[in-house]
Amino acid sequence: MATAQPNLYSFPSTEALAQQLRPYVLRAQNAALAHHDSFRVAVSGGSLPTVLARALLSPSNGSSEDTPQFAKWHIFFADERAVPLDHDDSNYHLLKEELLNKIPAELGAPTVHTIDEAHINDSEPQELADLYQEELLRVFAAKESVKLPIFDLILLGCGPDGHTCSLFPGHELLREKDAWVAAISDSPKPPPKRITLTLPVVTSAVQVAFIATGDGKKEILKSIFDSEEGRSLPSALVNKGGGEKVSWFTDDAAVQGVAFPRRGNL
Ligand SMILES: O=C1O[C@H](COP(=O)(O)O)[C@@H](O)[C@H](O)[C@H]1O
Repeated sequence: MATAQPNLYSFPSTEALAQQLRPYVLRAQNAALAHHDSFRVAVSGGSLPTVLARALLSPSNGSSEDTPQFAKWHIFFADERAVPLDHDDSNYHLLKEELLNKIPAELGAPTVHTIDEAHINDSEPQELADLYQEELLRVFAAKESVKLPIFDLILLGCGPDGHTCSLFPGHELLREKDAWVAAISDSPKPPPKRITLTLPVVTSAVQVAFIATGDGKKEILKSIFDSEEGRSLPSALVNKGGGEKVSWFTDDAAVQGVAFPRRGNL
């Protein structure tokens, strides 16, 4: 279990945040490409795809370090809702609208790993979760058996209740130790049927970034960073398990009143 503290960064605006998120993501990409010639990243839904698109679609300075090499990206979803891929509630649909459809052809196309639509109407989403876990196995364990998939980067949101992925406060899934991908049928936030990466997978990633903006997040961030009671919230458990591998990209509105020390520039 990590003991070091997460990094908390705060920026005056979402635009300033996106400008700093870009080199952070591209450094993770470049390290992954040097190591295994692919970039394995998991992304969330909610407010994240818009900020991520703003970061990645801004003009490059022309250097290879500052260029997304999307053809080498494997994009997974940190969580996904059991709905058709063209449904407004689909995290894939959101990413497609915000980012995937807008990637210029010269940057290449990522391999995007979606849920199997054939199982979205199952009464329980367990098969959906199992099939998604098999998809992870295909990409992460093609040559050897691995205990956990080690994502190069996981990009997370934090809900106003402290949830992240589809891991909700007090839910039994927070205790899941074995599965890589879990099913949830009683999500307190609609839609109720979802799949989610589990905490051991999230905290095993090389790097984890939360993106949380707006004053609607300030009470929960105070709780996560400054209070004893907040320590069992899902997002706080990622901080606890991931320690210094975890970086929070926030705007000033979201961390208004948070006492936890900010880091300087990245
Ligand atoms: O339901 C979800 O919510 C979280 C948080 O969303 P946000 O809009 O508050 O950033 C999101 O990270 C997750 O992927 C999504 O399924």
